Amino acid sequence: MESIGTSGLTFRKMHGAGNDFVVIDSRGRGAVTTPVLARALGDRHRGVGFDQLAELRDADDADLALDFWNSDGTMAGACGNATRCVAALVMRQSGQEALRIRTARGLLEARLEGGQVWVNMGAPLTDWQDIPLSQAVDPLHLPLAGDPVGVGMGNPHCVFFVPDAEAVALEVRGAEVEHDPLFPERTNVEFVSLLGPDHLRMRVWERGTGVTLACGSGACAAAVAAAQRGITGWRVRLDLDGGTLIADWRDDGVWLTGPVADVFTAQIAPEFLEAL
Ligand SMILES: N[C@H](CCC[C@H](N)C(=O)O)C(=O)O
Repeated sequence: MESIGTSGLTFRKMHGAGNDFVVIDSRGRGAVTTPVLARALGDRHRGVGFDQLAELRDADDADLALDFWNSDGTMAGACGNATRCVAALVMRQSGQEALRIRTARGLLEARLEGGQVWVNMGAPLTDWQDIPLSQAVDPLHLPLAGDPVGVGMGNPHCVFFVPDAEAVALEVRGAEVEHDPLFPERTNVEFVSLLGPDHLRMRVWERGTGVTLACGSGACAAAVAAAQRGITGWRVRLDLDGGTLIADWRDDGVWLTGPVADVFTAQIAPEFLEAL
């Protein structure tokens, strides 16, 4: 990791509804994250630990660019909660109330409204090729036990509607579905039950990470699936293990908001980086 030099690597720890992130600001220099660094920092015993690592970069056509890494060293095309956290941070630093953020999923817009940061996660991808699925099947009724819905939010999601999300063996079912051959790029897996009108309970298994306390793109996917199935309207409240998110499917995309927290800033020791 010579590009970082001998001074170590500064990072910030943030979370959105308990979905936790290492945030590295590489604006003004080159990106530093590699699969090896992501896996090493993602180790909760020997590194820092995170659900995703988010790295900020300069962008020509946006206020910033953002890359997302899972703790297994793979990249994610979208991460709603990290996008919310970073948008809140950059708004606080710069005083801006609107941002354009370049991600693998496209250009995302973030807005400060009534003290809350909202992010437009883009239009859902509902064609089987775009989710992506490995076969031409109807994403609204995937051919898997439990009749789930497939939704792309720049990353794949498989949403199961169940009578009681608490009763699901999340670690077993999540891992099985993540690796089902129907998903050529694996998938994130959500188990969702209806608590009341436009009010959902959701538990999530994330591709490349495992059980997490919340997943923003998963919340958007669940809201889209619930609206498509006629279970809810377009705007829903989702109670996750780590807090409550709101997803609002509008004409221009699925908007997401919820709590964000800035926890601490610290430095990775040079010796740790040299040993990678
Ligand atoms: N926590 C993230 C999603 C991570 C998705 C990642 N596990 C993937 O490989 O797609 C969120 O708030 O949207």
